[in-house]
Amino acid sequence: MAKLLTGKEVSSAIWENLMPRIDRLRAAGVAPTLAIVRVGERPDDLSYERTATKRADTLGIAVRRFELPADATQAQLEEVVDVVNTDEAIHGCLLFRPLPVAMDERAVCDRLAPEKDIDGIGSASLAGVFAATGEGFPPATARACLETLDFYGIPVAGKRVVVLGRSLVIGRPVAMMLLARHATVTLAHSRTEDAAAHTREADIVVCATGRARAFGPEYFVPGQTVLDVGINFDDDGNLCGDVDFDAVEPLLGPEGAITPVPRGLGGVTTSVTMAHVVQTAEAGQR
Ligand SMILES: Nc1nc(=O)c2c([nH]1)NC[C@@H]1CN(c3ccc(C(=O)N[C@@H](CCC(=O)O)C(=O)O)cc3)C=[N+]21
Repeated sequence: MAKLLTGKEVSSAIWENLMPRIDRLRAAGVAPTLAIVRVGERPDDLSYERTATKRADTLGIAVRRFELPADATQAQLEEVVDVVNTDEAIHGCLLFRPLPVAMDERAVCDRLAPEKDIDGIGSASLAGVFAATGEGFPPATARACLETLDFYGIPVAGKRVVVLGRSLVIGRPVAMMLLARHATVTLAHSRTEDAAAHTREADIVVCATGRARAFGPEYFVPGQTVLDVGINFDDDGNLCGDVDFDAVEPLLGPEGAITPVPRGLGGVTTSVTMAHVVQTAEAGQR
């Protein structure tokens, strides 16, 4: 019943913009190249890697994959980051998070050269997002949320937005980006009392907790826009979002809108990542 905000159309618009730019780079002898660094085999990392590799192939972006076992040491990972940093043929790096708990994630993220930080994981990139200076790249997923709202013509300025989840990967940066676009933003999280009372008052709800189908009908009212950032795998191994889609989608009504999982924000995230790689490759030419 609700409008489905599928990612494909948003992605297509991004590709249309990228294809001639990639052609120009290649004609100038530059092969835009993305490094993907993965530690272990988390299913959400593998899902992203599959989509990103396929997308890069069709667009003509080269991918260099660096894979480490789940029990790799921080020193081993830092060695890989150093290789990425010094290889001039690599334009951007996607380092999957979260890293194994034994690692100092902040230290690893900050080791990545800021000009190759196309997923906004380093402190310098995050500072750009939080201070809204326009410097550095925002996390691709956060930007995918805004690209999707813009593509479907859903207004943000002056609207009440509740973001569920306060991670540095998505919750906090997307909240800052929405704030920069003049939304009234509430960040709710695991310690929020009666989070559903907050979300029911919102125009837009961003679900970013990474808990499979955690948000049911009690969180929503008709007419809302729901962005489901979750990439979870349920007990049967099926990919699902943070929203209990089957129960929530009909409730939103004809004025409401929701991103599905899969085929929603995941694909847009991948396209945004490719756009960031092209941008750094172009910057290297100047
Ligand atoms: N630094 C960092 N940034 C991330 O953005 C990040 C990360 N680490 N770690 C892993 C999670 C997961 N993630 C996905 C993005 C797209 C799809 C995607 O496109 N999925 C397809 C489905 C593909 C399939 O069928 O497996 C879809 O939703 O339609 C999946 C997963 C980004 N993450």
